[in-house]
Amino acid sequence: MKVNQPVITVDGPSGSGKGTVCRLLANKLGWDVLDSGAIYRVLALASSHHMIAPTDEEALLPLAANLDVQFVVDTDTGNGKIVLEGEDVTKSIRTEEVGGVASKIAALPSVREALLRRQRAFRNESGLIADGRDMGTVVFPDAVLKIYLTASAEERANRRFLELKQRGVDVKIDSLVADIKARDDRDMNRPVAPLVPAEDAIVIDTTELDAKQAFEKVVSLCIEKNLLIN
Ligand SMILES: Nc1ncnc2c1ncn2[C@@H]1O[C@H](COP(=O)(O)OP(=O)(O)OP(=O)(O)O)[C@@H](O)[C@H]1O
Ligand SMILES: Nc1ccn([C@H]2C[C@H](O)[C@@H](COP(=O)(O)O)O2)c(=O)n1
Repeated sequence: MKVNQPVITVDGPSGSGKGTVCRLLANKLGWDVLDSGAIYRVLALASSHHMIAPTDEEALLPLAANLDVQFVVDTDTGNGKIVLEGEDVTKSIRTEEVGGVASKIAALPSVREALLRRQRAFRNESGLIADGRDMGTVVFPDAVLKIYLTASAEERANRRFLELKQRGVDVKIDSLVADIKARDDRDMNRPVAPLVPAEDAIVIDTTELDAKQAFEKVVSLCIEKNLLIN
């Protein structure tokens, strides 16, 4: 019988620092990362390529079930690369607009169901760190450690503002706060797999923590669970 490899789940709202913590932890543990948000973003981009509305569940279901996406390593840079229908979409899925469409599509129950197996297939030879909204509640309920990262909407919007400014994107902080609150509302209040901490998740509020401090908290939880030696 195949033994399931250990999974650590990191769920939480947009900008809470999930991706940052997951990358650092994967490096420390030598485990793989599942960026489940990237899968929803790729589907959002594919839907716009195919001119399918984010509410058209009937048309989105076959697109989700047969999504032609590969997560590969770029041989030139050694970094991860996401290829949709033969096109490198690593950067283009990261816009606020694509994130918003992904959140709308993610509210559709049949779409979520169609993406479940693809997400679980990331559980491979090494351990897995799974980043998302329903990793601990739905996708990997047997995870050895479940973390729920959060922070105030204002702090998360400010982080996004700094990130976009660094990329040369001009945005207003007020509109980022409004977008983040709208996304939270959709992700937390959908009927299927809403964003909530799993009953056995450990909640870390990072509002007053920098990325290094948040990571250190997660590392100490891994040590407590014997996933890491001090
Ligand atoms: N604790 C922190 N304090 C300040 N900035 C942080 C912290 N954690 C992450 N950041 C920065 O905030 C931004 C968002 O972080 P990150 O992408 O890790 O969040 P996320 O939860 O994965 O967001 P999303 O769900 O939208 O992908 C990044 O620019 C990152 O460098
Ligand atoms: N497990 C997941 C991951 C993501 N989503 C949806 C909801 C998010 O707003 C959107 C984009 O995710 P991000 O890349 O910002 O983490 O995708 C979800 O419903 N479930």
